[in-house]
Amino acid sequence: MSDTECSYCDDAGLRIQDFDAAVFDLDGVVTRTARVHAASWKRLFDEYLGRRADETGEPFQPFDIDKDYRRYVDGKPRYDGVASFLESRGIALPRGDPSDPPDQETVCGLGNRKNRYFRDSLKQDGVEVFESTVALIRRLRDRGVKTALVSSSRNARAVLDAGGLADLFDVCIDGNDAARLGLKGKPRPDLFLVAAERLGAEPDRAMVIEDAISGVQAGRAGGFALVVGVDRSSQAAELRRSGADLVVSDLAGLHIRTRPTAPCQSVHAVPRILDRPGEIGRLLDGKRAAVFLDYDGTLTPIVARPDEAILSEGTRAAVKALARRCMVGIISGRDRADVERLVGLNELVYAGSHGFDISGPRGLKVQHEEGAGFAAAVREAAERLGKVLAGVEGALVEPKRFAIAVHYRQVAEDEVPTVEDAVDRVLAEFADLRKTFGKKVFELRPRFDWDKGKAVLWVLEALELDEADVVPFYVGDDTTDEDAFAVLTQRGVGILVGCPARETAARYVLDRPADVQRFLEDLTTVLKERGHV
Ligand SMILES: O=P(O)(O)OC[C@H]1O[C@H](O[C@H]2O[C@H](CO)[C@@H](O)[C@H](O)[C@H]2O)[C@H](O)[C@@H](O)[C@@H]1O
Repeated sequence: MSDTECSYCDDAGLRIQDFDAAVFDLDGVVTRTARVHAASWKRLFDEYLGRRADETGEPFQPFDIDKDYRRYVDGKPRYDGVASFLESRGIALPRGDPSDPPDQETVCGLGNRKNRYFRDSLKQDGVEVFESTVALIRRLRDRGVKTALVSSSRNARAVLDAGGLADLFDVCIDGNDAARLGLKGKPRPDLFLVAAERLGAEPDRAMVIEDAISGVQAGRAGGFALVVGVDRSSQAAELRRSGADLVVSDLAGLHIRTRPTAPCQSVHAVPRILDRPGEIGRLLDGKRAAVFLDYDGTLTPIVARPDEAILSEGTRAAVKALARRCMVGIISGRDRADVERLVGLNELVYAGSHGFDISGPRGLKVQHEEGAGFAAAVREAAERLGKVLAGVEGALVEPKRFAIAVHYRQVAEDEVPTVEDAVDRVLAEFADLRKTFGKKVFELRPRFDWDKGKAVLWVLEALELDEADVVPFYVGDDTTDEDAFAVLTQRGVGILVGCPARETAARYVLDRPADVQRFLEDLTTVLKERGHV
């Protein structure tokens, strides 16, 4: 893959307008009920096996949650789970009938006793909820996406009530519905399809969120537009193999763009501004300019390590000359102090951490810290990442005030998934942060609706450049720069550097950072000719 390509679309490219509905599995996605189930099974079988050992003199071998729960019981209908585990211990009991009382020594009787223990524990201890999932469901609902809960469990409604979650879903399909309607369980897609139908959504406009292999298979088999696998137990590869389009270790890691996106076109259809003599003058049309520049990949070529991205004297001189004629702002993913030092021109406005941290020269009175409330989470997450990635050769953690970059440019290709897994694990601990992607870099940024585009608009307003006689230019190369191109489609000029294989909202391209310097010089000449000082 070349440096100008990006294997990921920022935020995985998910757009809210592509979905009418989202269907969530319960256990392991919305609630951590597996633990309550596992503890109830253990209580049932340890009691039963203990009594059997006393009666028969056989050695007592307790129920092992790690081994027995996963292998014989997890995900299966209740009575099948009992039968499967008993068979593994060579115990044969009559099946009995679902109406058997909980003290009857039949498969159904034991299953009913486990259910009593489960319900008791729900009442007594409540249920543990994944707050990041709840936050995602609320965000989706706020934006008009309908939500359904699908579970094979007959206890699903009791679990929702215990967690105070019932009003998060328009529709709930549980084990009782499945039995009543004769629906086949996962991996067959029946439950999901009925849920989508009841929400009035076509599967190709709906997403499925699942943590179980069989659930992911069901989502895929149902033809859903997106199947998200939630990896709670180190089975990311298997979830992907089973059909998950995306795997996250926690739904805090799933970001769905909620803004309408600007009209985009393939980068190959976008003209080179330098190929059009006189274009800059025509764009200005007698107006003033305000120029925003990204740093890495725009003012400097992409290099092996961030500390090697040194601004050339030629480009610095071009930026300096332009700043005498109009406002120039540097809008970077880097830490603000870092990019200020690298550019080294006091007269500019600087926005660091992707626009979360903005400051300008005293005379310009620009100071804005949109990310301030997230500083502690960012600091802690950076420390954790430093520790968990210490052993991965080439991985580089770059802490910033309001974001963290984890670089894998120097990491062996087969070790990159290890880096991403570590990032996902740390991310799962910080509900306030979200993951984004750039050129061979994963970034953790505040989970807050702010980006380079919003930073550009904020600076224009703060400097009273938000006027009809000002043409804002934005020059950038990365996916995070698309937010700035998007806000300028109607009122300014976005210029993309390089030819990444993606769609862009930019109006022009420049092939490389050297062309950026030429563009800045040409723009300065036009402003000078027109007497802008
Ligand atoms: O918004 P930018 O100014 O373009 O910053 C984006 C990220 O740039 C830096 O990383 C990138 O450039 C490095 C040096 O060329 C390269 O080694 C790395 O692979 C690129 O991702 C910077 O280190 C990050 O903090 C910025 O977020």
